[in-house]
Amino acid sequence: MSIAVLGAGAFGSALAISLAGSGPVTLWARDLRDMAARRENTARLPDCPFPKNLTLTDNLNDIAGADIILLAVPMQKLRQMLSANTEVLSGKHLVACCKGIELSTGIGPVSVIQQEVPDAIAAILTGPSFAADIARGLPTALTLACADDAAGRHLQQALTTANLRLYRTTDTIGAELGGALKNVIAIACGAAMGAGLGESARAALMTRGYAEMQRLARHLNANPSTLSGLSGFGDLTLTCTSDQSRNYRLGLALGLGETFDPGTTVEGAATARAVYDLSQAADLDMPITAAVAAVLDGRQDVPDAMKSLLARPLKEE
Ligand SMILES: NC(=O)C1=CN([C@@H]2O[C@H](COP(=O)(O)OP(=O)(O)OC[C@H]3O[C@@H](n4cnc5c(N)ncnc54)[C@H](O)[C@@H]3O)[C@@H](O)[C@H]2O)C=CC1
Ligand SMILES: O=C(CO)COP(=O)(O)O
Repeated sequence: MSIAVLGAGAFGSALAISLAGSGPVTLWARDLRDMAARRENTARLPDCPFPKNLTLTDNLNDIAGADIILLAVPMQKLRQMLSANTEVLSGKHLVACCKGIELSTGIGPVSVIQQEVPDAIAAILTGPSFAADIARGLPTALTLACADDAAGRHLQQALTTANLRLYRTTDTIGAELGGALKNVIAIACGAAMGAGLGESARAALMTRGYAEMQRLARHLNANPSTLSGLSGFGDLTLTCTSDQSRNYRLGLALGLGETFDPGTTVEGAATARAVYDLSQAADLDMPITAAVAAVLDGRQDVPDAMKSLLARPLKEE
């Protein structure tokens, strides 16, 4: 069995470093820059040297022999990356490592894989984990979701390491939704904290945001217990409470009225818009997601968005 990682950003580099502790790993980057010479991804994951077992390449043919391929590119880039490389990817175990909902279609990464590479076995690896923590070998637990239980067991064994413990589920929709939606709620929490609205407001947004996550999950026939696991509740907790999170930091900047580097990968921004569209089409009540989409599009500022949330009709919890 051999493992490759496609996409050498912060997360792809971290996963490759971690997995190289157990065996050879090939990390493919479309642009190697100075990574090969420095044996480190200084731009996205500084101070985390590549171990000997990690082979770096910009030639996709070098991963042709891999049985398991982790896809660590941003959600909105996934389809394009798959469609450009279907020949190499066909028949493999393809594990999405991105979090989000595709803006143009309203579907998650597992469904995108199934559409673009139908003869691959599609899975997703998701849950609370910052790239730097994984690369440094800090203890982390994630969800591995694969509809084919036997393939899921194979992936769980192959991708678990001494410090990276994987739990398994066949509920790919639930796992996709948890990772995608928590980023939207993290933007809301960051915005509330940036605007000085306080810790109590953040706790309210996390809790009511979680209710929105469950509402959409029920509508899409996901298992509610998946949402209460690592990929949902676990990642919501991490992302809404840490300024290591880029989604949370974008929210902070919005709340403070500051600018934010547009080159930073912030998955919750496109996902907020995609989920808002889904909620409108399905007539689902998702007010926090709607508020985040409105603030991102400049239709509301943060204090007005909070006022609108507080002024909603009273209801049962
Ligand atoms: N950074 C983190 O702590 C974590 C990130 N993730 C997820 O991992 C995914 C990737 O995020 P990061 O690695 O952090 O982002 P990043 O911004 O550090 O890196 C993204 C990488 O994707 C590459 N890329 C973009 N389009 C591409 C294409 N068409 N073909 C090949 N490569 C392409 C870029 O060159 C860049 O190296 C996101 O969905 C994110 O939510 C998940 C858990 C933790
Ligand atoms: O998904 C993550 C933590 O689980 C990383 O969060 P950010 O993408 O907000 O940095």
